[in-house]
Amino acid sequence: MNELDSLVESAQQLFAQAATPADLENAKAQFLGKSGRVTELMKGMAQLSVEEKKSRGAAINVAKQAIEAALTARRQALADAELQNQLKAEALDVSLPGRRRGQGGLHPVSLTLERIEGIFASMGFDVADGPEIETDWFNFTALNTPEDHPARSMHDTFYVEGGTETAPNLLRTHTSPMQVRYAVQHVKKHQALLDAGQSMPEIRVIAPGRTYRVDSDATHSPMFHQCEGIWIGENVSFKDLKVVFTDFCRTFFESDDLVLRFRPSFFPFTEPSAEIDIQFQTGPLAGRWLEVAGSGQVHPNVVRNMGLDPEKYIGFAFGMGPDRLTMLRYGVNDLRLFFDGDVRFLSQFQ
Ligand SMILES: CNC(=O)COc1cccc(Nc2cc(Cl)ccn2)c1
Repeated sequence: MNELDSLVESAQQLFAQAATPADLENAKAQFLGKSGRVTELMKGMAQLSVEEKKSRGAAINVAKQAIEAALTARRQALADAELQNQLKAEALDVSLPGRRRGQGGLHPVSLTLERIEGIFASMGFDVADGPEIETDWFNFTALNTPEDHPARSMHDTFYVEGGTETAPNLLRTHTSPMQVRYAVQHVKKHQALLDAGQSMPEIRVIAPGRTYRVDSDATHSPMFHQCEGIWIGENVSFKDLKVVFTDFCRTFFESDDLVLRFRPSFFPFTEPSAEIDIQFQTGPLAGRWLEVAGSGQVHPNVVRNMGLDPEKYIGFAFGMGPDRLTMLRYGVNDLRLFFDGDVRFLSQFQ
């Protein structure tokens, strides 16, 4: 075999060993580059005669074309191999079943709010909704809260820009303002009856919703939920509160032997006031007194601010924390879990 044939053969072997396009380019340079072996041969023709140059040049050219052909073939082979690897890596098995989207569900606190609303609706209570940004008057003054009461301070209440004495200027700290709005509307609606000295339909309403206080730890969140209720008429007493609230708790907690305790307390908007504790007789919480609500007889000033005569109209009110009830019902011990938006936690309540 002559020198040119073995040159072509060694180029073919080197190209065949090139595993990547970069290796192939290096191998190509050894033959066809500026200092490649083919280029050297062409330079070596300088001192030949014109006749010898013609035949030598033609022979070298044949070898060069053979090397280029081998180079092109190897390039194509590498490209094909790369494409096959890509197709294998990105292969999609279309026969697989489609990826199902998760089944959505209600937030545990929403489940609790719906449950509370259903129970009180079954006892003839209406459900009121209203603004979360409130005025001083509805959130504090109408509820007999003194001007210098600490609850009004910026340490406890979120105030918003641009408010005035009558325009909304704070985030409501409880849902009581909704109760007052509802009662004022109710009285207006039945003013003719009242003016004629007749009885108006009783006010029986709950007001669930978001409330805001400047507070944050394992059992307090700046945004939390509250559900309040009032029942006002000509002859509504503390006894009615005990019956209604006992019935509510036993239904909500699905526990017929649950016991209630009313503990004297103070709120500006009720007199007398009482905290309500419950005690389970069975289960993991049996025997412990658990505070679930505040309550009391609606203060005469509040009845008056609703547009009613406190000598004639009387009733009770209560306020409970649905977040806390949810924690009790499901055994959750950190309130913040409800508001972190972690689907792993929330999906347990579907
Ligand atoms: C979690 N809530 C608590 O500890 C305390 O809530 C309470 C207690 C007593 C009464 C009320 N609401 C109320 C509403 C009106 Cl319109 C008039 C009088 N009172 C809320």
